[in-house]
Amino acid sequence: MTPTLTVDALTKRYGQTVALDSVSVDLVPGEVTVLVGRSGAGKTTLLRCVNGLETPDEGTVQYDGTPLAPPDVALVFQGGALTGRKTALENTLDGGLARESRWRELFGWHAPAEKRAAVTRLHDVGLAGMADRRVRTLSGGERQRVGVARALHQRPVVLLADEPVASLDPATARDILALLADAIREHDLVGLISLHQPTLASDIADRYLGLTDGQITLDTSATDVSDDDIAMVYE
Ligand SMILES: Nc1ncnc2c1ncn2[C@@H]1O[C@H](COP(=O)(O)OP(=O)(O)OP(=O)(O)O)[C@@H](O)[C@H]1O
Repeated sequence: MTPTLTVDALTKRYGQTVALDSVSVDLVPGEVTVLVGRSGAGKTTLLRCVNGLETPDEGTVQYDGTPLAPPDVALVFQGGALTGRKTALENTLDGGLARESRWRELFGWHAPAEKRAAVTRLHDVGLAGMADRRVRTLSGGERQRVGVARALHQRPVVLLADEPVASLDPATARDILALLADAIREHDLVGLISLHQPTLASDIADRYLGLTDGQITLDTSATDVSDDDIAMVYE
């Protein structure tokens, strides 16, 4: 049977604010789901609850019937959240730290096979020959490519992205989204990408999930969704 990421009755409150209100959804590997919704609808909170950065007040997140371990979920942020003084290779290697032995993690030493794998990942995201470049010297698009390489080097089963292209020009944004979508399909990951610009979503989405005031108000395959369906989420 296909493993499923099961989000079940997830509720998250911040004081009087109900950021997520009993959200339930099943996501399957290899499918790109685009999460849309107005500012404050709960998109980031949902992603943070799935990757364990937030603890929900109620509800559960399980993959194939069991809770996820931290390395199983990778999150790509806007701007990449990388370490600027480190090289592209070092940032990529950081993605795999949780899967290396404890002393290696402590000292930041990496097994040769890990280094080879990280170089391959940089190659795969279009950064061949740039492994030794410090991230602060890279363009926004290149940084986000490193962010994707690092996320993949974590060997996740779930790949989340929170507004991954918000600060990029439209052409670069399309390239980065295509990279994420290809990675989700090629590595058979559960993929959930929140986007402010739904117009960018149509190239990559297999499915649309819409949040309004912490509740799911849209859950439709890309083949069936209409512009009106998406506009409704933003009303
Ligand atoms: N740490 C926090 N403390 C208090 N309130 C919070 C916190 N994080 C989120 N919220 C509130 O929860 C609600 C959902 O926020 P969230 O960031 O998930 O929305 P979003 O859809 O990601 O918005 P945006 O598109 O602007 O990033 C908002 O009302 C927000 O103010």
